[in-house]
Amino acid sequence: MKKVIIIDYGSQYTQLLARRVRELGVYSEVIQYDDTPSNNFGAIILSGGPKSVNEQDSLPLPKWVLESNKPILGICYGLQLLAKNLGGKVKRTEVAEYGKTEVEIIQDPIFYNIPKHIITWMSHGDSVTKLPQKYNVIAKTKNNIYAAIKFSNNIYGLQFHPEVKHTDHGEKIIKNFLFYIAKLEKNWSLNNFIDEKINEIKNEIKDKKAIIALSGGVDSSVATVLVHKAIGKNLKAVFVNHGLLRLNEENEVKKIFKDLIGINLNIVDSKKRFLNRLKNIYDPEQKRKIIGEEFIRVFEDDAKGHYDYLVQGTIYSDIIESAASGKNTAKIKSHHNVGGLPENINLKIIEPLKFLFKDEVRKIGEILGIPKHILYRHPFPGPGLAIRIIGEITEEKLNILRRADQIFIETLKEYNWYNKVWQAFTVLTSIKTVGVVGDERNYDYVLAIRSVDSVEGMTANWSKIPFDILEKVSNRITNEIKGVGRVVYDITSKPPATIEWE
Ligand SMILES: Nc1ncnc2c1ncn2[C@@H]1O[C@H](COP(=O)(O)OP(=O)(O)OP(=O)(O)O)[C@@H](O)[C@H]1O
Ligand SMILES: O=c1[nH]c(=O)c2[nH+]cn([C@@H]3O[C@H](COP(=O)(O)O)[C@@H](O)[C@H]3O)c2[nH]1
Ligand SMILES: NC(=O)CC[C@H](N)C(=O)O
Ligand SMILES: [Mg+2]
Repeated sequence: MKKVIIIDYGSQYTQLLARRVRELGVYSEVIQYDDTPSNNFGAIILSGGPKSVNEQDSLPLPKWVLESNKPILGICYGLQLLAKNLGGKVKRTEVAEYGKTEVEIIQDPIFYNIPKHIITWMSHGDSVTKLPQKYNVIAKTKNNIYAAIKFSNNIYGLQFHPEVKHTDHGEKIIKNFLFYIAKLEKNWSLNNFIDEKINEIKNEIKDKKAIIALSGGVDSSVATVLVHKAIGKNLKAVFVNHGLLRLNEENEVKKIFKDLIGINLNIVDSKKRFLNRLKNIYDPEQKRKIIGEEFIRVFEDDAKGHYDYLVQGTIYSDIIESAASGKNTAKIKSHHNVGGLPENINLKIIEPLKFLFKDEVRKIGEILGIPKHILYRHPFPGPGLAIRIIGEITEEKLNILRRADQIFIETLKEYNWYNKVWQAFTVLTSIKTVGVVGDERNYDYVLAIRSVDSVEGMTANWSKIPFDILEKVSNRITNEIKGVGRVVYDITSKPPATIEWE
């Protein structure tokens, strides 16, 4: 089965590209320009990127790309890179084009069945200004900028972004490239993915043993069932209680695990070890790094030389935000299982879901027959309550937050709102404010409630929860929990905020 290799030059849209290709039935994987591609690929797509191809430290076109003789589609920076490498010139032109831009198309197989005038989404300051005669300009903008260039029968570049929904017929253009130019077969689905992954894992682990880091969350539950299908009893699940869990989490996980498969589950009590290391730590990135490292050390201790592999439920959004997706992608925060990992690790890490988004992972879970109550749990971050307590973590604050979280979630369920939102939780700020209770002055913490709607966690909007539910949550929290004097609702989307506060 031929896949598409996408080389990531740091575009905001690289992940979207990967998805669009998969949605069209062709498997795609994102790699970095200095990675070695696996052999079985049928086409290459070069993503956009923030740099100019003329900058000294801009990311280059690896030699194997043109040498492979495979069909290539360059997008924005990708187009400019192709032009530069094939004898053309790229310049910072007077006109920059951002946003909706009309493009006039000249007939070509890549534009099969596409109208002559379309609106495209542009985001560029540089443009291709000169080309050797043999290359055809197959689309132009009103500003006379080259919007599409045909370098050969199977090498194309687009200045606009076909992967974003704002480009008319964008999906059709990608489809034409995949099926008419690259002549790939539509043969990928999540079903194939499961079979392929199971084979891949079998071949890699063979008769060795693996630990799966099971949190009871969606991703690791799906990874557990998948890897169990591949290596059966050679898989052991390990759940870490780091003391940063929600109320009753350990019991919930035991229940979930029972519903999953009957393999060994080892619950490791590591509360002391995590909480000791987090004493006096205020900085969010430092918290994340400490937690990432401690997790690995716990798994290594548990493996004690009997296990060679560690399976994690890492998904694509964890990688993007940790800036591990590309050298030119900005780091937002270190997810404990990616950017927060220590340098030296004694276990080989396997991440079967790392190229997928949450909604794709849920679909795989459904195919694998995992019960809905597991698949549709709200995500819960590995670092747990540590990144929901702003500033130093103390037992007192953990207790407050646990109870507040419980009240919020319980109320959402009571009003049938739990499944209407993507993720909901509470955050304990370290700010205290003045209140009045029973005619007395009160000076207690501000607690925030946060609930968001999202598809894959990369962007999110705050949930429009009815006021009477919010009122009930606020009343219960201030009445039932000593230490909270005020409740606020977070009405910020992502971007500019992130979902978690740290
Ligand atoms: N308490 C834990 N014990 C063991 N492994 C954990 C724990 N928390 C997180 N992990 C590991 O870290 C990975 C990433 O955590 P993350 O929260 O993103 O995924 P998840 O918990 O599987 O799913 P969800 O996003 O739905 O919470 C998990 O898939 C799991 O492998
Ligand atoms: O396992 C995890 N380890 C982490 O370090 C981590 N940080 C954020 N998250 C979860 O990722 C999603 C996006 O969150 P942010 O908008 O806060 O980055 C949300 O669902 C967050 O709960 C994490 N999950
Ligand atoms: N979106 C892009 O790939 C932009 C490419 C390049 N940085 C430009 O401004 O033209
Ligand atoms: Mg989780």
